[in-house]
Amino acid sequence: MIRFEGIHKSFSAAGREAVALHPLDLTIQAGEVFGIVGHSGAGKSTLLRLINGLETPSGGQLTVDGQRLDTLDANGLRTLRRRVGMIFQHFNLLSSKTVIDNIAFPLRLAGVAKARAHARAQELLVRVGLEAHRDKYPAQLSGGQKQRVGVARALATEPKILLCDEATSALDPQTTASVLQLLDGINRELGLTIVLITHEMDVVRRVCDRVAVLDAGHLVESGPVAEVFLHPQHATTRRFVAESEDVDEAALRDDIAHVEGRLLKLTFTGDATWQPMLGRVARETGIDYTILSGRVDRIKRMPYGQLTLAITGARADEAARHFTDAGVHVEAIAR
Ligand SMILES: Nc1ncnc2c1ncn2[C@@H]1O[C@H](COP(=O)(O)OP(=O)(O)OP(=O)(O)O)[C@@H](O)[C@H]1O
Repeated sequence: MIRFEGIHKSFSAAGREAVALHPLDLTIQAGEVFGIVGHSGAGKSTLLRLINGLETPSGGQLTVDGQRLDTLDANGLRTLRRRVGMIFQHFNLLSSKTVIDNIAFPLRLAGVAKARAHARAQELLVRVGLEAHRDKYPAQLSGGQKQRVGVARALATEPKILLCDEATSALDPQTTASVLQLLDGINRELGLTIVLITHEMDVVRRVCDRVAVLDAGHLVESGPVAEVFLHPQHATTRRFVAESEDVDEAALRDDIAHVEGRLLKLTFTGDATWQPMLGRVARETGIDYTILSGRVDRIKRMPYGQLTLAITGARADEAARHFTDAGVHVEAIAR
């Protein structure tokens, strides 16, 4: 659906050239939820804004829905933008218009008659669960409700792609969860391709299929979320994952320095997450174990578990093999 080939972008500010994105290649498939994670200034917004032509690349080729963007004239660009909806961190609603008029606005701009635009807006209002707020103004809504209006407005022109610019960063955790659920439902029911930028790995974990990590304008890692999240390769990715898991790395290092035995990090995915494996392996091999850290959670809909264990006993090697044979990813931690 979206293909970046050698795309790069520089800005000149105060007579100096600043590189926002170094040359990168990236393909986003139709129907997937794709996350782009990075710290402030990493180039996320620039990348997103290239997709709907709000920014022009300094070089490389960008193809969206089969069309090379550099071949589009103003008219072509307008048509493209109707196929690419966008939602924003601060919602960007029109404060002087009611909810229904905000949602109908892109259709009115595209020349759709009022009655038809309102009928479509009404359908969208139902989809995002805001029927009761139809005639309110944005100032009368909560943050989560405003973002739902933003989503409905973005869907008004029946886009194929939805760009989400830090769409949940201004929301509390519970509201974030409900907006992510809404996006997940839209992706599944409408088959819409969603590209989401965020500085929170947790948002990626909950809703994305694949992810790319940006660091100072470089694409440093990309792949399926389960792979990148559970086995991060780049230091920046590892930091994002640790932040999202709320791991106190210093405390863990301290525990690791003091505890006896062999240290293993076990990663269970899918059904293995629910097997009573620790007890079984301990009984069969006579090992003892101490759990130094652990969590069970989900990556989108896939359950996973991660445990850091200190194992003591003569048959620790055999125990590690038992875990591997059962499909558990085993990583030895050096100290
Ligand atoms: N219009 C512009 N003119 C000059 N420099 C720009 C412009 N837009 C972005 N930049 C620079 O490009 C770099 C990447 O910015 P960008 O907004 O894409 O990062 P970001 O990852 O989205 O950050 P944030 O999370 O803070 O929004 C930054 O160094 C920024 O200062």
